[in-house]
Amino acid sequence: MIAKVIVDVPTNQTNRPFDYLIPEEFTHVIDIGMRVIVPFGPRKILGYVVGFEERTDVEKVKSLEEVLDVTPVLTPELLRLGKWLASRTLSFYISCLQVMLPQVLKAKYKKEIWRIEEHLPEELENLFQGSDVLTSEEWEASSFKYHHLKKWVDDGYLDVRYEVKSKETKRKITVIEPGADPVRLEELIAEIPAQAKKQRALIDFFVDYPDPIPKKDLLNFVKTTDASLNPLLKKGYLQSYSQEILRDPYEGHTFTSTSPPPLTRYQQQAMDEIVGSVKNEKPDVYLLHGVTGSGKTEVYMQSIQEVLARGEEAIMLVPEIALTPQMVERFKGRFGSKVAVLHSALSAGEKYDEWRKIQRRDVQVVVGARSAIFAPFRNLGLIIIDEEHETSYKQEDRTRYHARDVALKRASEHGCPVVLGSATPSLESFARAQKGNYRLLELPERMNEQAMPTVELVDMRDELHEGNRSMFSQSLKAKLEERLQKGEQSVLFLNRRGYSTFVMCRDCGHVVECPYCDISMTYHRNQERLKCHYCSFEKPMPSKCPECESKTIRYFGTGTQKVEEHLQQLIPEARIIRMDVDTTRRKGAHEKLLTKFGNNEADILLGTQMIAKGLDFGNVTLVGVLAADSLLNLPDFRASEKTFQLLTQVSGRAGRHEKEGEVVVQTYTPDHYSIQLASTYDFNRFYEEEMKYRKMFHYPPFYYLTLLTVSHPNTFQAQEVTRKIAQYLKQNLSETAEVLGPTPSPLERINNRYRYQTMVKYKSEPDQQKYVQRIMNYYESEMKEQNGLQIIVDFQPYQLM
Ligand SMILES: Nc1ncnc2c1ncn2[C@@H]1O[C@H](COP(=O)(O)OP(=O)(O)OP(=O)(O)O)[C@@H](O)[C@H]1O
Ligand SMILES: [Zn+2]
Ligand SMILES: [Zn+2]
Repeated sequence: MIAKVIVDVPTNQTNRPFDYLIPEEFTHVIDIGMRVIVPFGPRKILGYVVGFEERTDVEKVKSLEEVLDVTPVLTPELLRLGKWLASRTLSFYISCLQVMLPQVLKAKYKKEIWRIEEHLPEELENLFQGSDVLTSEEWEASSFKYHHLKKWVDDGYLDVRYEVKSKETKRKITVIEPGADPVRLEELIAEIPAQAKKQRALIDFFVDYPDPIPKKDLLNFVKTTDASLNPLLKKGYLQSYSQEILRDPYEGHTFTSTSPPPLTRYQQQAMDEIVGSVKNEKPDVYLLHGVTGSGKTEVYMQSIQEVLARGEEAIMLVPEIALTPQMVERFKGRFGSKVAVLHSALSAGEKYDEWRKIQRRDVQVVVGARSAIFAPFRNLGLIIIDEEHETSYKQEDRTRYHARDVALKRASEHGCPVVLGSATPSLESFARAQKGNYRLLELPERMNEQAMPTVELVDMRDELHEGNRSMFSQSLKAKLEERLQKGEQSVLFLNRRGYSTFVMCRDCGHVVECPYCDISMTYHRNQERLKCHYCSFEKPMPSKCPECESKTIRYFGTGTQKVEEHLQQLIPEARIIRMDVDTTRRKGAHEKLLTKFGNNEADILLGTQMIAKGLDFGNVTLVGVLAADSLLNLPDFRASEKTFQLLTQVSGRAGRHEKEGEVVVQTYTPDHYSIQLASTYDFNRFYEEEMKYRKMFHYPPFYYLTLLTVSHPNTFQAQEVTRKIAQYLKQNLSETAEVLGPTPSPLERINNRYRYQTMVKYKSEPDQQKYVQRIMNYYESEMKEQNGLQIIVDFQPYQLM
């Protein structure tokens, strides 16, 4: 019997299964979807079993070394999904399998330097000191370099071997229980000398509670130590074993359990449709369009409950940024231990444990960010994507998949429905709903018949003319003070992009840019340093202008920290909580700040994108948006759509319960349609307006896009390769496809690599994948060179930089 194995070597030549003999000892345990260690050239590497085959000509076939898993880590469905993903994104099969698994399951390699000759040259012998093997760390610590190593390997003294080290870590605890001997515990006690009180107490404990108990708890309870316990274990009166436990990231946390409230008429209609959907090969896709605060989350939860009652499982995706403690609270409160939570704030070990709960069927629901779409459930009854318009559902590096596409694929495998929910659906999804491909479900009203908050647009140019140079308009200031008096709360939102701090010379206007990237460097006040956010280059803040030597070089723009200072000066009595990357870096900080705000220990919550979504606080009656247009100026055809979505989301944080809400939007372009229409919550008009523009300029959803980005240290090379690629595509694609470029990318240089791009706009190009693959194959050897050519293909791109 032969195992077909996909090996962890992402290249074109190795993008197929390799054959390995299965040693006798593994024949009964090995299964499809398990990880194995296989010899590959000089190395031992990780692979995934994707099939078995009878073969007779096996003389030259190597045996696999080891089977790593007891239960498969990938289900047959996920293996098929990986294959599909590989062809859609033009990625290697191995990369697509790896993307579905938690980090800890992907092997880490240990490099070792082995002696293969008994007598080594003296200098080497000094290093090895009689041993046979050195770790790569020991080697690096020596004075020898790579070329020495290479020479000694060529001369036959040394060999370099890779040992695979599984990173998988399980947490184990020791559990104690009464011994196997069926003697009554009371009789055992009698045998223990009376002065050994603690030993007696330990046995006595089990008289009342004969169940196994963690050792730590037992010792704690009896108030004793190993010294008393060990003799009992030795005699066999008690016995111990170790048990794997899954870390619970929410350990020590109590969630108030909630029961489902009766649904409103609209909610009920939506839910009836969703759970009434019949198993179907072509899955029913619902677009749940509900204004902010209309109770979408409640519809999700009750639909999931229904699905669980049928013995099926559910995946609920939320954007990372919306996976706030509040959201977790709601799901844990409703589903308790039936739910696993997956998001980036968990440690690798915690993520692995949450994933294992899914794999072991300990849970039936997962709430998580993008990659939770790969949860290894076997009987999916529902997939929900909340805030479906969020571009973070598209993975932007390596395997460029969109979670929505994966959801539809998995749904068709399981025959279950998909719900896409949003207050501001993406144009792509809304267009599909208009065409009837998706079914549109609407929640047009807020809970409690609460009106949408009124929006005031403040033209910041007028403020300037009136002599107000502050970043807070008169109106916003007055309204903030009013809230303070009434004991109500406010949320202030600033878009991070618009508020980066750059350094400029006041005399000559010189802006300090990264020497390797075409981007201004960001000032970090705490360390008095400048950093490049693209390549991480950093340097000290200059004391004079590198151009004109003037000393008036200073930082401009506004960080959240600076806004906070201004605000504090403006309203000294305000209690402010600032939420940005700096204040939420530490684990649990995010949650602490929100709890504090929820307990009314602050008047104003000031923050970036991370406060725009999901927050549901009844006492928030004012939302302020400091610079609404900062997104509009991005070189992105979705700029208007993103602005509309963000403004709607942020505004939606006000007046969600009984108290009425109000919104102040500060802008320099109050007449822009996306700002105007967001201020009246007119999604349908926005959709119409934006669709005209998309149609005119041949953008999605009227056309599909493919973006090829070429980068090279040499600008001419980058341009030339892009030109050839564009030409090749023009010759081969159909006449209706438009091939644009080569043009320099919006970010022309990153990390000293020059970047050019070509964009394809098309309606239908069934062979496109094939042509792009040919391009990649053609340039493969050039792309292998260190610091050489790089080509990135992005089908349906969301980041155009
Ligand atoms: N049927 C119901 N009965 C009573 N309260 C409800 C009901 N449905 C939802 N709510 C409450 O109304 C508020 C808003 O609901 P929810 O957060 O589900 O809306 P949403 O549409 O998901 O909001 P957003 O998209 O703005 O985050 C919440 O406090 C929620 O607990
Ligand atoms: Zn200058
Ligand atoms: Zn840089």
